[in-house]
This record gives sequence, C-alpha cells and structure tokens, in this order.
Amino acid sequence: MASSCVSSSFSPSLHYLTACRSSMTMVGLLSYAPKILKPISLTKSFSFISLSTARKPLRKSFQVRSVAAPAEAAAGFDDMVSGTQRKYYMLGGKGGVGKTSCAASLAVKFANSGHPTLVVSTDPAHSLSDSFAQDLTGGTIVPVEGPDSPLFALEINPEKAREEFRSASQSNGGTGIKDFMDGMGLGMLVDQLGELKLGELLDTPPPGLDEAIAISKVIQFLEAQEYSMFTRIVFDTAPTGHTLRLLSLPDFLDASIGKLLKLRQKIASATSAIKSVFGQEETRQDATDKLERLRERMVKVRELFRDTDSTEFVIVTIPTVMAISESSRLSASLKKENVPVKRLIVNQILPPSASDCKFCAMKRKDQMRSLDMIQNDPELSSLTLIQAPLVDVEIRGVPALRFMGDIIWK
Ligand SMILES: Nc1ncnc2c1ncn2[C@@H]1O[C@H](COP(=O)(O)OP(=O)(O)OP(=O)(O)O)[C@@H](O)[C@H]1O
Repeated sequence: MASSCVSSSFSPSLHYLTACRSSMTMVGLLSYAPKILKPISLTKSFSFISLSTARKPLRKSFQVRSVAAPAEAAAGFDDMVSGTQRKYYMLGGKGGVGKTSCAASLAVKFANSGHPTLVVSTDPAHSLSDSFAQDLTGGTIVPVEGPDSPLFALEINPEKAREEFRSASQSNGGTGIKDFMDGMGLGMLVDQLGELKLGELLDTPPPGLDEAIAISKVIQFLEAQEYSMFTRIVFDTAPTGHTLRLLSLPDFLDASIGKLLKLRQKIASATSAIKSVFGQEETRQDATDKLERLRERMVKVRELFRDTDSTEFVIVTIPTVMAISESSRLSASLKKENVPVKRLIVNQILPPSASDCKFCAMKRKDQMRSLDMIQNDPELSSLTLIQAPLVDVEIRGVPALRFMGDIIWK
C-alpha cells in the first residue's frame, strides 16, 4: 500500500493529500495566503491547476456518479440564497461526518452572497472555533473574520450554563434560578415552578438542559432586536440523539406548560376565595398570562422547526454502512416529527481515479456499496443527494470553507 501511494506533503504555501501514484485525480488546496486558495488537480503528470482556471472542470470531477434519483429534487443554492426573509438551516448527522465543516461552509457561502449570517453550534462539544480557526468561544455572538458580509458565530455553552445553574440554584430563595432562567428567556417558567414549590428539584440541572438552552436561543432569534439583522441562521447541531431531543423539546415543554396551566386553574378555583382575601388574584392572573405567553412561544418554535418555507434540516453522512444506517433512522425520525428534510450530503467520497492502489480500490468498493445502500433506502432515496469529495487537508479557516462551500452548495 505504502509503495503505491505518494505521502502527503506540506509547506506553509502548499499542501496536498496522499495520492495514488497512478492517474487518480486528486483535489488539493493551495492556501495559507488569506483568500488565495487554489485547488490542485493531481493527475499522472501531477499538473497543478488554479481555482480560477479549473473551477468548472474541477467541479465536474467531483460528480462521482449519481446514486439516487430524487423523487422531488430540492432546488439548488440559488433557491437557498434567494429572498431576504429569514431562513434557518440545521445540519445534523452522526458524529465526525463533517457536520461542522458543512455548516460553516454554508454560513460562509451565505455571507459571501450578501446575507448577514449567524452560525450557531448547539453541539456541547463545539468545533466551530476549530473549523473557522478563530476563537469563537464564550457563549455570545462573535464576529467571524474573512467573509464579505457580516458573519457571526455563537457557540451555545451548556457547560457554562450548567455551572451558572448550579450556583444560581444554591443562592437564597431560588431568586438566582429565576435570574438565570430570565437570562434564557424562560423566567416565567420559574415563577410557576417556584409557586408550586418545585424549586428544590432544580438543584441539579434537569435532563435536556442543553436542549432547553438551545431552544431559548431560538426564541431569542425570533424575538430579540439584536438578532434581527440576520437573514440566514445556520445550526451546527449535536450528533443525532441530542438533535432529536432538541427538536422534540418544544412539544414536550408545550405539553408540560399545558399541564401546569391546568394545574394552576384547579388550584386557582379551589383557593380563589382565600386568594381574593389576600389580594393575590391579580398576580395569579398575571402569572397565568405569562405562562400562556411562554406556551405560545414554544408553539412558535415548534412551528418554525416544521415550516418548509423557512426551515430545512440537511442530513450529513459519509459513505459507510454505519453512518448511512444512522442517517436513515434520523431521516425517519425527522419525517415523523414533520421536520422538512430535502438534502443528504454524502461527505468524504474518494475522488475519481482511472486506476487505484489496492487500498484505494478496496475503499472505493466499500464506498460504492454504501452509496448503493442510499439508493435502496426507503428513507434516503428520495432526498437530493450532494456528494462531497474527501479533500487532502483538514477543512480549516475561511478560505478552506469557501472552497468546500463552492463544491457542496451549488
Ligand atoms: N470532505 C472532507 N475532506 C477532508 N476532511 C474533511 C472533510 N469533511 C470534514 N473533514 C474533516 O473531518 C474532521 C471532522 O469534521 P467536522 O468537525 O466537520 O465533523 P462533525 O460531524 O461536525 O464532528 P462532531 O460530530 O465531532 O462535531 C475535521 O478535521 C474536518 O476538517
């Protein structure tokens, strides 16, 4: 194997991937000078082609083969980019398949197309900073250097939130919890919990807190002035399980709030005479109104996740049996939740080659088998398939993301 492959080379201005010595066409990146990014087509003669001269032929070389005939083809990037009304894109899939790279490349492409864009990571193990090669940590919106239009990133920080939650819950009278939840836009929920003497239960973070924080951010996007400038919001979601919990949480909260409201009504009618004596009737009504408003917000979030005009969930996978099986289950769950899914990105496909070394030939066969699986999968075969090649270096930094975005989002 080693004898038939050329090992990677690297210099501050040039790097390219391990390539078969044969006629395999490889995709490379000439980068490291900001905004000077040149893909290389490595053929038998190892000729180098610049991005400006080779963009079109190069793109063609990525189209390995069409593996699925979409029943209802999703429109291309032109459609994704058109219009100034806000659109949300969520990218999700199995761990390590390239969700962050795809989400970040989409965000860069939107920003370079003139959309003020926000990319949000709801994955507790954030990698946006690594992907952009910039420090985007801190749990607040941070500008990303490089794109033509404003691009901001937000890594929702559940660890920090958990710490705040713990210390808040230890401060006196539970007001700390209220301040904390207020900060997340969920303060009125605590009013209710406090009154129902459930405050003690909040000593330890409840399951689903990560998702609750992410949802509260979505609520803020819907309402807050500070986010109103963004016309595209891209979510880099956590691996499958978390994502599904995130998507089903508004339903869960809506139902829970509904139960609280009913409970409150019962308590209210049973004790209304006493309460009116103590003059608390108005406060109670006020709290109920707040709870009702929170419920309405949750309904809005739920509707947003299911709104085909403003939201799309893009599944990212790689050509392996395990990743495709998980993508199929994810697609089924999303459909069950009525979340719009149209596109499937199959990332890290070996670029075409006239003849492979033994290792690459085996790998290619394996990948082709996996691609056939998609064609025969009832959940995935109807999605529009986007094939993205394995490139020779880690996708890091805005120039590399721009390069990747031009391949994927067409
Ligand atoms: N097409 C590609 N070619 C080469 N490397 C890639 C490609 N796509 C992603 N990578 C690399 O694979 C690694 C994982 O990618 P990424 O972080 O985007 O995956 P992820 O699905 O978000 O991972 P996690 O689930 O851990 O958040 C990164 O080092 C990234 O640069």
